[in-house]
Amino acid sequence: MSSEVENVLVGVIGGSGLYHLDNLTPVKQVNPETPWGFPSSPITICALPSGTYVAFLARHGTGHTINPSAVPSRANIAALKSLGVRAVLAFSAVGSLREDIAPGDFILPTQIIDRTKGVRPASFFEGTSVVAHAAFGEPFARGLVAWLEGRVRAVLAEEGAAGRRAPQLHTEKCVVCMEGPQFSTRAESRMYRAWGADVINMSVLPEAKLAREAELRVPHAVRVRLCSYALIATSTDYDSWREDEASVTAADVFKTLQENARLSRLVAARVLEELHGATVEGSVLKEEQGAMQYSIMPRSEQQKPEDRRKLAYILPTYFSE
Ligand SMILES: CSC[C@H]1O[C@H](OP(=O)(O)O)[C@H](O)[C@@H]1O
Ligand SMILES: Nc1ncnc2[nH]cnc12
Repeated sequence: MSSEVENVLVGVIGGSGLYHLDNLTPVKQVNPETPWGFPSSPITICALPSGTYVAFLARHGTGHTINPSAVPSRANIAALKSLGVRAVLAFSAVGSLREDIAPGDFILPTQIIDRTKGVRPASFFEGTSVVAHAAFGEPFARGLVAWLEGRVRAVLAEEGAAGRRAPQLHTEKCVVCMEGPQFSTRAESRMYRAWGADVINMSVLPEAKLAREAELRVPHAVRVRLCSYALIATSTDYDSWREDEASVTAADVFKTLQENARLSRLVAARVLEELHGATVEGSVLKEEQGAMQYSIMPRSEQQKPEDRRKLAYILPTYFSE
């Protein structure tokens, strides 16, 4: 990468409706070919008003041409890491499984239930001779989620102060990730509620697992200490569990999508500068450093050199010769 765009520490993954950010100056587009192929779309490197760079990637492509099961999540995470990204803010449109989470509300989930069907490549180690079992009990970066909470709440409160409906922020929630692309049946929707899920989407996995595996570990020279991934979810609908209401359609989702995207851009604009600063300091977001250290099975003669070279793309600390 040219030195012009070095030091891109924060990456944003935009979901449905969020195909660009506001108030940022596009500097250049990059499209790194990773060992897992190309990302969903070229990544836009943008400058914040201070001149700080951030990377933006549209999960479904800029024209929303990639369905959730086909999102190249390995390439997306690997490409962001190759730019130097240490913290990923991922945005997602979700259905609500709870009465109190209204369309338009924001959610910072802390747990995930996996209802994908095994058709998405979900590990960088898949197909290699190296075995690793990443810890995933806490699927999101707790420190980053806690850091975001007050800041997102403040942005939403300003909406109320401006005379608009102030969306609520919900924390400590569980997102269930389904395969799609069809929405859930009523029975499934009720089952997810019984399981304790609060919101539903089709995108948080394997993205969150891959972010954990990629560890986004820090070059020793830089005092940045995180590989952090958090999901900022915005509710668009009540899915299909409400007995007296029609079950969700794409048209329902679209009704709220634009307004949610507007507020998501506002949140991004508000937090990115400070988040960049926090990554440089290493003050807030420490927990993922070295997360994979004890997850990779010990080196053996049977591990193929080409596999180790491939994995060095995302985990150079462990796989560089
Ligand atoms: C457009 S409705 C379903 C679609 O929307 C969400 O996408 P994203 O998470 O990228 O915002 C959901 O996960 C589905 O992929
Ligand atoms: N009801 C729903 N189910 C799955 N993904 C969604 N994204 C937005 N609404 C959704």
